[in-house]
Amino acid sequence: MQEQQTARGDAPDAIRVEGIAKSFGPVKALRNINLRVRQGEILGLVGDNGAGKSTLIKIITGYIQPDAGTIYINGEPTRIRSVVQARSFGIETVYQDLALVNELSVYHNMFLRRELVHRPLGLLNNGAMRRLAREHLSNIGIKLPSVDTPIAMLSGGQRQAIAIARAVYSNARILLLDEPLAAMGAREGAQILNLLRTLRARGDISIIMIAHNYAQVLEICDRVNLLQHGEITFDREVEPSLLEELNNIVMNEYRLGSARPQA
Ligand SMILES: Nc1ncnc2c1ncn2[C@@H]1O[C@H](COP(=O)(O)OP(=O)(O)OP(=O)(O)O)[C@@H](O)[C@H]1O
Repeated sequence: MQEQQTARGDAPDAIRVEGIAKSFGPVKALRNINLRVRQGEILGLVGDNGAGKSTLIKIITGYIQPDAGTIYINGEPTRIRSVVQARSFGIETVYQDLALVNELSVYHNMFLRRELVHRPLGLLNNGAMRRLAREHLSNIGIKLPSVDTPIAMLSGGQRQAIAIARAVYSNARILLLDEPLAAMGAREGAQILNLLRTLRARGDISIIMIAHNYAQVLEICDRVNLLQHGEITFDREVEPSLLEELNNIVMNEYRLGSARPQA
């Protein structure tokens, strides 16, 4: 693991944001955010409710525009004007609702809104979608009894895995995961952590993972950024002492009465 981290330490930034700010009326949701994710790295983005995590993710995915700041993708300053444009840069997001259709099979969900069709009739090419879904899931180590199973019959962990697999299949280079381990039991959580390890081993996907559980973040992430009241106050490589440090920061904040800066 240490060796991998050293290698990533030399890796170029897949995405870097500089000076990002965003207000909603009087609320300063983000103030001068600087953040970077190296190629092949998993960055944990942690912070209390209302710290600004979702706002930052929405800016990176082109869902909303920042008031100030620049986003660099592979070193190039880039304006991300829409979700569609973000996708064209290889930015994919898996939100907590997963955006899967429960009634449809695993393979239909894998190809949702980009179904393969037989030309020239335009009929669904179920055979090809089934085969490619099976291959892709197997390549990234996701085991399911059948890709024909409706999503509704899968566990929470399996659904999360399918949503991530779907994003990766769309050629994601920068994958944003909103609480991928939320509300999961230990076994399901471990499956997702294994999937993230498999993706990291590929080296071509960079991941930003929002999470509340510090222990899980430290288990999987290479680096952690802490957002507090719209500012990144902590940017550190993962090491064993970090859990205590993060807990101390949060305890201090509570002790100080959560003195949020005024807008
Ligand atoms: N569309 C909006 N209009 C007004 N205020 C907003 C809007 N979106 C976010 N905010 C405010 O911006 C701040 C940051 O919110 P954000 O949702 O980014 O935090 P978060 O860290 O994702 O929180 P959580 O962990 O609860 O999802 C909060 O004070 C929130 O109320």
